[in-house]
This record gives sequence, C-alpha cells and structure tokens, in this order.
Amino acid sequence: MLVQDIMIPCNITVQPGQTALEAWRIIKETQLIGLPVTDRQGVIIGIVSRNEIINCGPIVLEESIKVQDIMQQEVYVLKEEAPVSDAWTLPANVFPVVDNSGVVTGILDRSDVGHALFKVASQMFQQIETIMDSAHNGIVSIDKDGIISTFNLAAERITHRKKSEALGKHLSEVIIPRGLLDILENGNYQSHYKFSVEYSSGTHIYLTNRSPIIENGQIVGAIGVFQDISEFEFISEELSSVKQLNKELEAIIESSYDGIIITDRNGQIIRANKAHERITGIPAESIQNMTMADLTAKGVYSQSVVDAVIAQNGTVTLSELTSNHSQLLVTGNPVRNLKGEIVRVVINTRDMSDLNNLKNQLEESIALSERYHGELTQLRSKLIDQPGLIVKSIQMKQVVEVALRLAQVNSTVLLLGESGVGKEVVAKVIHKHSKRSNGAFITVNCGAIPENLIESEMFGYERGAFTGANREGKPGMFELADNGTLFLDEIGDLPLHFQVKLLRALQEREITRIGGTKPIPVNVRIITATNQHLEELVQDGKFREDLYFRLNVVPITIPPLRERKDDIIPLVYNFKKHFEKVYGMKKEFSHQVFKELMEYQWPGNVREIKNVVERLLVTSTEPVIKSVAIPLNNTTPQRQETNKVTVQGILPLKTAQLEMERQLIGYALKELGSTYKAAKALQVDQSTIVRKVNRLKNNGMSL
Ligand SMILES: Nc1ncnc2c1ncn2[C@@H]1O[C@H](COP(=O)(O)OP(=O)(O)OP(=O)(O)O)[C@@H](O)[C@H]1O
Repeated sequence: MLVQDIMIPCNITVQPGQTALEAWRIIKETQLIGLPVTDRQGVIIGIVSRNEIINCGPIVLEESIKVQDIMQQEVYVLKEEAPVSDAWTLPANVFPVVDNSGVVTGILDRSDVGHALFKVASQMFQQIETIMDSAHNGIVSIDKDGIISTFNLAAERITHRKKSEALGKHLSEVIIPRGLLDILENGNYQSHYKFSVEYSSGTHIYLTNRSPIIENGQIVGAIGVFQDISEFEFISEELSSVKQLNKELEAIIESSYDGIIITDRNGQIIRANKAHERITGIPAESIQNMTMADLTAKGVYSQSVVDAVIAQNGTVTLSELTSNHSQLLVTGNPVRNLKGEIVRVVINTRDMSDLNNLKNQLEESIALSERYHGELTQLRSKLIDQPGLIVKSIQMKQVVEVALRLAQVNSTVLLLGESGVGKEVVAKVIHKHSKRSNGAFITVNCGAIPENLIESEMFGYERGAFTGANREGKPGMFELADNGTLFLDEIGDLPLHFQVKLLRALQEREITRIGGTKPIPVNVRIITATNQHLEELVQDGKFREDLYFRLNVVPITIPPLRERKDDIIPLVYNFKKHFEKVYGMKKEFSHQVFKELMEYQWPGNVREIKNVVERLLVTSTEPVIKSVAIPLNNTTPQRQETNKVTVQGILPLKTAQLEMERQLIGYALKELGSTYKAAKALQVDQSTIVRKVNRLKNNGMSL
C-alpha cells in the first residue's frame, strides 16, 4: 500500500507569516488535520496541525500570533509513491505529501496509516491462514507455555481433532507426540524426524520438522510441520519388493538356458537375454532397437511369432529351422493389461538341436548301459555257475554274490545256517575267488577234535612237547593254512579254554606251538561256521563275547533248503548225475519222485538230498524209479527202534559194542552232518561222540 492510496489530497499550504487564525479557518473549512507551511519558494519548512492549534487555546485568535509561532519545524515529508509503512516508523502524526517534483499533493494522518497497516496485516494474516489451511502438511504451533496457537486443517485431518478444540489448549491435551514441547526446552531445530504412533486402528508413521520461534533471542514458542507418511512407507515397501521382484525376474530371465525376448504388441523388442544371443548370434544390446519384423527380415526367424500371437489372441508355438540348420521351438506367450488387451509378448526360443543331441546321447548311453548290464549279468552268472555248485534260487544267488564280493577283501566271515545247507561250500567259493586261492583251504571241524587235542591241532607242537607226540613236532592248522584260508566249522563247539588262545592268535596274527617259545607269524584268512545260536552260547557263558565279536565281522546266513525250493530239483539232477557216474549206471526218476522230493522239508538240507539221491539210485532195481521208497523223514529217530539192532552170531562184547557204535554214530553223522546233531539225536553229549569217534579210529575202524 502506497502513501497516495490513503492520503487526503490537498495542495493548500500556508506561509509562515500568515496568522494562526487564518490557518485555523482553512483547517476547519477543509476538515484537514494539518497544513504544510512553505516558504516563498514553496519549500516545506514546517507543519501546523489541528491538534496543535487547539492546544494553543484562545491565543490563536489574536492577530499577532503567526503561523511561524505555532508551526512544527520538524516535519517529515512523504513522497506519494512511498510505502505506507515508511510513515509508521516516523515520529510524527501529520505528514505532508509531495509529488515527484516536490509539489504538495496531500496530507497524511498517522491514524490513517495505522488503519491502513492494520488492514494490510489482517489481510496478510487471512492469507497466511488460508495458505496454512491449504497446506498438505499438518502445522501446529505453540507458545512458550505449550498452548496451541496454530492448528491448520491438515492437522485437524491427521489428528482427528477440531481446530476450535485444539486452539488455546495445552499441546499434551490435544496430540500424543510431545516433541514440540522438547523444542521449547532445547531450542534445537529438528528436521525430517520420523516417529510412529500406535492407534487402535493401526500404526501411523509421521515425518516432522520442528523449530523454535525466537523473538529477541528468546524462545517464545515452537512450530511443527508434520506429515502422515504411513501410505508412503507402505508404497516404499511395496516399491522395494517390486524392485526385488524385478531383480529376481531379471535373474530368472538371464539364467534361462532358453532364449527369451519380450516385445510390445507391435513386435518392438524391449528386452532379450544372453541365451537368445547364444542361439541366434544377435548381440543382446543391439537387439533392443529391433522389431520382430527386423529379425524375420534378417532370417533369424522365418515368421513373426508376435503377429501369430496377436492374430490368434493366445499362446502360439512355432517350429523353426534356422539357416545354420538349428531346429528352434519358438513359443509366444501374450501378457495382457487389465482390460485383457495384449500389451506384451514373451517369446521363448528353445534350441532343439541341443536337446536332440542330448536325447541321442541318452539313447546311446541307455543302449550302452543295457549292453553292459547284459554282459554283467552274463559275467555274474558265469561266476555263480561253479562246477558242482548249484545256485538256482534267488536266495542262494544273493548268498553267492555276497561271497564273491567278500572274496575280494580279507574280512573275517561267519557263515550261519542249519547243518548241511552248504556253509563249507560257500567258504570254499570265497577262498577260490580270493587272492589266497593259491594257498591252502584248511577245514577244521572244531566239534570233532577232543578238547585236550584242540590246541596242538590248531597251533601244532614242537618235538618232544608231550608224551605220544610226533618226535619231529607237527605244524598246526594255522601254519598249514598260512597264506590261505582256515575254515573253522562248528565254531560253537570250541572249548572255552581254547577260545581265548584263538582270539589272541587272531588279534596278533601269530601262534606259538605247544612246547615252543618263539611266536610264528601266520597270514590266514579266517572263515567260521556254525549251526548254533552263538548269541545264546554267549549268554549262557559257553562262548566268549569278545571272540564272538571278532568272528562276527561279516555274517552270511545260508537259508535252509525248505526256504529255497527252487534249488531242490537242480540239486537232485546234479547228485543223480554225479552218482550215476560214480556207480556207472543210468536211471530215471518218475514225476512222483520229484513231487515227493519237492514236498519234503529236508531237515538235513543239501547233505540229505545228496544221501537220498544216492540211496534211491543204489537201492532201486528198476530203470525208472517210481517213488521214494525209503522214509524220507526218518532222520531224527526219537523212538526206541529195538528191532533195528540184530545179532547174527557170537562175538566179543567189546567188538560188538565197537561195531554197533561205528554203525550207529557213522549213520548219524552221515545223515545229520555234525557231531552236535548226532549227539542230540543219540541223546548223548557231543564230547561223547567225539571221544567215541576217536576210539573207533584208534581201533582202526572207519565210520
Ligand atoms: N549248492 C550246492 N550245490 C552242490 N552241492 C552242495 C551245495 N550245497 C551243499 N552241497 C553239498 O552238500 C553237502 C553239505 O554241504 P556243506 O558241508 O557245505 O554243508 P555245511 O552247511 O557246511 O554242513 P555242516 O553244518 O554240517 O558242516 C556237501 O556234500 C556239499 O558238497
């Protein structure tokens, strides 16, 4: 606002020599608040104001009182175009106003200046309030006592408190964050300060700038501008997850072995991966400026899959043969906007030549592996097919396969199975296929050696070691089996006192002959066998646990014949052929014979089959044997068969006793296969059988 806008226009002036009364009359007539006093040249030299004339009282009515007597010489002349605020700062109540050439054009009253400035201030205040209310950010100001003095519309919206409720109240009664009060105390400016407030509806995050209001160096209040950025925070989180997603997508596209290009609906290429460069030879950078039409023009593709996708409004797969004879499978997938319009096409290019090569290689590998498999099976069956060894059932094949594998290593093997199942046969297979096959295979039937002889049998003795010993001394089984295999059958019958010695020999790999002082190193592979339950013997204290663990390194269980019936007929044929050769005869078995043999439970297992076949061949007079004439299951006689012993003449009782024992024990051993079983069947101790067998041998009688 300028001086000319609020001045009272007037060009009347008075001379210093004019009477005060004259000046009073002019003021009264014109209603002016004062008149400028000019000299003869028209220069303003003072001012007479209405108040001053009145203050002079009745004296002004006297002719002698001149203007110069009552005028104020300290006069502040204002230019028409000066801002009104200039007048406010000057110490005068009436101001003469002049134009640019210094001619008096008006009079300005200080109270008009005050009114004008107040009006301007009101307008400005109104404007500031409008500006504050139109601000998106909440604005709150407080005075030095924390009383809210400003609270704009955005603050209303953000805090859900009415301006009318907020103004004049202490800040802590209106809003939760009290940070503005801290500013009153510390006077620090706080910029971009983030804080969150928990509401029942959820958490809101705010960003605020707070600053103190300072007047004359004193904090008189504080103002805070704040913004609810919960939405931005959410968007920012969304944005970073979208960015992450974009990165992942890029990584996926780049890691694809297939070529991938993305175009807009017009075929303009937006993106292509490295694999596409590998397949087509067009650098991924230069392809960015191309279209699908360019690629077809270059002969990379014979037709545009983008056009096909647009035409068919869906996924399209095309088969392409490139100029360098690569076969490509090109699939275009449309990407649609919310309206369902196609906006992008993602093209996957697969080089089928690689796949075809791989397919061919795979087929070749399969053929090769089938050939190797066939050869392996042949080799395996060649290995399994040992002369005189029948391995037809799956169970027995598994046993022999394991045995062949174990032949390659030196582990101690424990063969488990009923009497006559073929434990010794399997032990021999292991030995025969091992690196020790050139060494000896020594079998020791632990149950057949008298307790007092076992050590000398196993470890040998030096000359003169004991009475009755060979003069020259004798090597034991360990020495005989050096560099070969020692098969310890019926290991469960080993006397306890010898078990500890055997364990030491196995651990130290050396033995000491009886009567000897020097240990003899031996390189022997130990295979043991038993038809007893060693764990039970261990529990009963009849077998040392440490020896049991030392021997039970690799156990192989040979199933009984009744559990592998597929072996029965091949075994029968095998033994038939064998005994026909031995006895020089040829006979046939009827269907009935095979049926009976198949149905029988074979408690004596393979050994029993062997005996039965021999018996059938030698006892039958017919060329075709019609049935198994002898009772098959007569292997474990429990009844007293008194009529089985016949006396045909007189002979010494001792001789008769020996002969009876020879026949009976010999029969039992042949039928049942072990001293253990024979002892059980004859209802005596096993040691009795062993003792009697030795007595018979000592009497020159063979079993
Ligand atoms: N698979 C087989 N093929 C041919 N003959 C076999 C087969 N299995 C065992 N035999 C024969 O059966 C008889 C008994 O076999 P072997 O002595 O190996 O049995 P074992 O289990 O060791 O018996 P024991 O426990 O009584 O010592 C032997 O004459 C052996 O040749």
